[in-house]
Amino acid sequence: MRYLTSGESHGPQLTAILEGVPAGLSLTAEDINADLARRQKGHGRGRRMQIEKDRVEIAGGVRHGKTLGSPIALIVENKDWKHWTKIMGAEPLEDMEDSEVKRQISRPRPGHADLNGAIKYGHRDMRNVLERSSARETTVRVAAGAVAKRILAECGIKIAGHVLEIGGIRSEHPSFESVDELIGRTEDSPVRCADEKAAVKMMEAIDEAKKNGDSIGGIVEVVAEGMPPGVGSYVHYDRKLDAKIAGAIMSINAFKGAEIGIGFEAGRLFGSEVHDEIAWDRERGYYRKTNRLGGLEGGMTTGMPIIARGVMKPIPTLYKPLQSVDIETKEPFSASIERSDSCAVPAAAVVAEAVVAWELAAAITEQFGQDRIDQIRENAENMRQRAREF
Ligand SMILES: Cc1cc2nc3c(=O)[nH]c(=O)nc-3n(C[C@H](O)[C@H](O)[C@H](O)COP(=O)(O)O)c2cc1C
Ligand SMILES: C=C(O[C@@H]1CC(C(=O)O)=C[C@@H](OP(=O)(O)O)[C@H]1O)C(=O)O
Repeated sequence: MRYLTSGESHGPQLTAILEGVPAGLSLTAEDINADLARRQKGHGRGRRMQIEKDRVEIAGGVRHGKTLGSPIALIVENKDWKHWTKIMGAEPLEDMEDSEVKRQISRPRPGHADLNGAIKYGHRDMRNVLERSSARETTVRVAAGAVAKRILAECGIKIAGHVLEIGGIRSEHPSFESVDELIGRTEDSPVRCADEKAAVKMMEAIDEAKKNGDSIGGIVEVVAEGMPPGVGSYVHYDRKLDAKIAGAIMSINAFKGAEIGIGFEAGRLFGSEVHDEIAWDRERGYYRKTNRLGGLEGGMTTGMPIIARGVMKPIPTLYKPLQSVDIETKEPFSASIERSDSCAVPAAAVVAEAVVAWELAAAITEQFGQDRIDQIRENAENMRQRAREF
C-alpha cells in the first residue's frame, strides 16, 4: 500500500490517493470523519481550528460502502480557502491589480521550512514553501490512517495514540496493554492524556507558554494490540517494521525523535533489565513476560502490543519572535505573527496513530495478500494459529 497527498494549507482542498487498499473492505465517510474530528481537538490550538470543520469526500475507489481494490481518492476542503482565493489562486500574478495579493513573504521563521525550502526551490516568496510544509497536510494523512485502521480492525487489531508528556509534565500512565482502556481514558481529555491530574498541569503549562508568547512540545505514544507475530522481516533494511514505524513518526511535522518500547532508555540499562523473557502456554502460545521492546524484535512483530513513541518540538511560529534575516534586505528582523498554535501535541497524537496504522496495515497486506480483505483476515488468523502451535 502507498499513498500520495496534494494540496496547500490555504488552497481549496487537500487530496489523498491511496493505492493498494484491498477490495471488500467496509468504508464510509463517517469512519474517516470521526478521526478528522479527533485531530482537530486539543487545548493549545490557534484560531484556524475554529474555521475548519474537516469532513471527507470519498471521490473514488468505494462503491456502496465497500472498497473496490482500485485507488481510493479522499478530499478534505479548506474552509479558510474563501479568505485566500486571490492570494492562493492559480491565475498568473501579472493579471492581478491588488498589491496586497502580490505582497511576498521574505522573512523566514527559525525552525520552519521557510528558508531551506526557498533556497532549494528558488522561491523569493516563501508562501510557496509554507503553504505545503504546513501541518495542514496531516488532515489527509489522518484520513488515510482511518482507512488503514479499517483494515486493522478487520484483522482484530486495535490502535490508539495518546499524549505522554507536554512541556516536561509526564503522564503517570505511560504504557498500556489494553487499547480499549487507553481510548476510554483519553478520548474526552482536552490534551488526550490518560492521567487526569497530569492533564490539568499540561493545560496550565500550555496556557503559561501562550501567555509568554511562546510554544511547547511533548511526547506522544501509539499502542497497537493484536498484531500477529512475524510481521515485517529481518532480511533487509527496508523490510524492517520498526524502521518503517520510526520513519513514519519522524515524517510528522515538528517530530524530532522516535522510539520503540523503552527506546533510548535501553541505552542506560543492563541487558537483563531490557530483554523480555519468552514464555509459552496452550492458550496464548508464545508470549513475552514483559514488553519493554514494544512488540518488535528483529524488525518483526512478536505478537505483543506495539508501542511506539515520538517527540514533538515546540511550534516554531512564536508570538515572541526569534531573530531572523529578511532575504530581500539581508537585514535582521524580529517580526510579529497573526496566528499560530501554541501546542499541537494532542493533535499530533492522532496523526501518529494514523501514520503507524498505515505502516501496520501496509505490512499486513504485504504479508497476507493484497487483493481481498477476506483472504487477508483468514491468512492473518492462520498465522496466529500456526505461531501458537509452533
Ligand atoms: C498538528 C500540527 C500543528 C502544527 N501547527 C503549527 C503552527 O500553528 N505553527 C507552526 O509554525 N508550526 C506548526 N506545526 C509544526 C510545523 O508544521 C513544522 O515545524 C514545520 O513543518 C517544519 O518542519 P520540522 O519541524 O519537522 O522541521 C504543527 C505541526 C503539527 C503536527
Ligand atoms: C491548519 C492546520 O494547522 C496549521 C499548521 C501550521 C503549520 O505551520 O504547520 C500553521 C497553522 O496554520 P494557519 O497559519 O493557517 O493558522 C496551523 O493552523 C491544521 O492542523 O489543520
